[in-house]
Amino acid sequence: MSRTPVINVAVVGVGLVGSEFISQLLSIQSSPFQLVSLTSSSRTVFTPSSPIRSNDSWKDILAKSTEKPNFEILTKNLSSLVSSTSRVAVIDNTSSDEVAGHYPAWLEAGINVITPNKKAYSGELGLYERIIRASKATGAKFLNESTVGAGLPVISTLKELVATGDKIKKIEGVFSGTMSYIFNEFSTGSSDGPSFSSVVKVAREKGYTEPHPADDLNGFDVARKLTILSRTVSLSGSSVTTSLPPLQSFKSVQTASLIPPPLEGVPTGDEFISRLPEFDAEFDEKRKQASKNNKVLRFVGVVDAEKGEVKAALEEYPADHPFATSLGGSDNIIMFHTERYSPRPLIIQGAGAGAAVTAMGVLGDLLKLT
Ligand SMILES: NC(=O)C1=CN([C@@H]2O[C@H](COP(=O)(O)OP(=O)(O)OC[C@H]3O[C@@H](n4cnc5c(N)ncnc54)[C@H](OP(=O)(O)O)[C@@H]3O)[C@@H](O)[C@H]2O)C=CC1
Ligand SMILES: N[C@@H](CC=O)C(=O)O
Ligand code: NA
Repeated sequence: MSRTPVINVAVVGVGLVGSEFISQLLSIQSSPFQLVSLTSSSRTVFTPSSPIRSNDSWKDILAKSTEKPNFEILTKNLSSLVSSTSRVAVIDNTSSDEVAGHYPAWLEAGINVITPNKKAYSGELGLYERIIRASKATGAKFLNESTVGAGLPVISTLKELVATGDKIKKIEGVFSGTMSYIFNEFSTGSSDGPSFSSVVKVAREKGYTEPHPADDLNGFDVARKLTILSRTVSLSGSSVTTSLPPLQSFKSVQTASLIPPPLEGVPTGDEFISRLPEFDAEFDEKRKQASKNNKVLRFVGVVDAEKGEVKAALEEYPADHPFATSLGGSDNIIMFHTERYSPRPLIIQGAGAGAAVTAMGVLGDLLKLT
């Protein structure tokens, strides 16, 4: 009788999402997964002979390790576990470019890569192409559902639309949990309300923002998500034609930043948050102007496959538009306008940031390996 292969899991990055992922992973009953390695930015453990089973002990185990992270050694160690009865998945829960740079090597070694980290899929096109080539060569999977809309089924839906021959016309929506929360709270249609900086501070405390909130407010996080969606269409290998160019990187997206120029390049998130109140009056003025037009402010992204255009900007929407009426908290809303879903789009909506929903999307990808 053939045995179900064990899937050895190595977690890199044990912050907000990483810790929650471990907790969800270790709660699975009769699990096919073995947690064999943990890596933080300062320590690592590799323990295949005694996999980590308890949510109470992993922090201690990692804290007691004297091993420093070394991705070449980790790759060798994990490669040694790949066999016909044992598979391996690296879960990258960092936002690190360095870690993302290792995906091709992992995939070439037959190691599956699962991540909410947007860096590899929205960075230089060359890295993305190496990832696709390596995955095709070995059959190891790269899965990235939580890179767009956190746990919402955005990437899987788009892949299925494309794979079944639908033609994507336009994808538009609110793609940032942070921006959604900020403008749902800040711009309700009224001409006044809480200060912009106070709302950003709370978004950070709720765990919606990137490690540095400027990475959300400069629009780059949305630009990265739009790049991932655009590439999922343009590089899918589908026979359905699209005018979308394969974007060279997220920097090719037309993006309107919300960072006040004097705060460009502020090195830490803490300093950024402490200086943001200096610019509250400017944001207050934008809110007043929108309210005068009976509109609200929303930060939206568009991938227009017919015009070949990808852009992200703060826009005014009428107070009765779905972007104004149906969003709350960190909700994302994503509308797919396709040949089949026309004239009414396919709409996906729900929490688009936060540890629990993001980790769920990551674990959902891992379960796809079984
Ligand atoms: N939070 C959310 O709602 C969502 C997050 N994501 C993505 O999930 C990822 C994680 O986000 P989140 O958990 O919120 O961020 P955190 O900052 O809480 O966690 C990131 C962790 O990665 C660690 N890290 C950084 N570099 C390395 C490295 N080279 N090796 C090992 N560990 C490293 C950091 O360690 P240290 O602190 O020691 O530097 C930190 O603990 C990001 O890519 C983010 O974009 C996606 C969707 C939603
Ligand atoms: N900072 C991001 C987190 C998810 O990608 C967001 O706010 O959407
Ligand atoms: Na998703």
